[in-house]
Amino acid sequence: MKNSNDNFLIGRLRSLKFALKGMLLLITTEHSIMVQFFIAIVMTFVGYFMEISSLEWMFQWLAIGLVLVAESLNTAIEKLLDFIHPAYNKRIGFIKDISAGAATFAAIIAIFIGIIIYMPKFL
Ligand SMILES: Nc1ncnc2c1ncn2[C@@H]1O[C@H](COP(=O)(O)OP(=O)(O)OP(=O)(O)O)[C@@H](O)[C@H]1O
Repeated sequence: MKNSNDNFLIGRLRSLKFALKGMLLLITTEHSIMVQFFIAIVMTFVGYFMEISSLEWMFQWLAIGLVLVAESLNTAIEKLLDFIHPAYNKRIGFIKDISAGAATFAAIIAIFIGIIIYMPKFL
């Protein structure tokens, strides 16, 4: 018997499968994501060995998430632009620049969070 709840659940599970595939693609094929992912792993070890507090862990994970999400979306925008307009174009360049700028905002905020968490531990 067809159950609308089953359809909803199957649909959600299928979307999750594609989304996880997308995450794996980002981590295994995109250099900028590889670098950010490596930094996230290193910072997780650093947080563990420096015994940061629960609150500090929350901010660290938020910072890591912010950077990975921003960098991933920037990558998606770059790919989309390269697909729809491979040739040089000033407006494409502008959109790519501001997209990269968004990722840089995230990276700068993450650096500030890192400084606030770790600097007092070395003073
Ligand atoms: N089609 C284009 N037209 C105009 N300018 C472009 C174009 N493609 C890239 N640029 C310029 O080059 C910069 C880098 O673009 P690119 O797509 O290579 O991003 P990237 O961050 O270097 O890529 P990757 O993540 O692959 O290292 C853009 O921010 C933009 O200023």
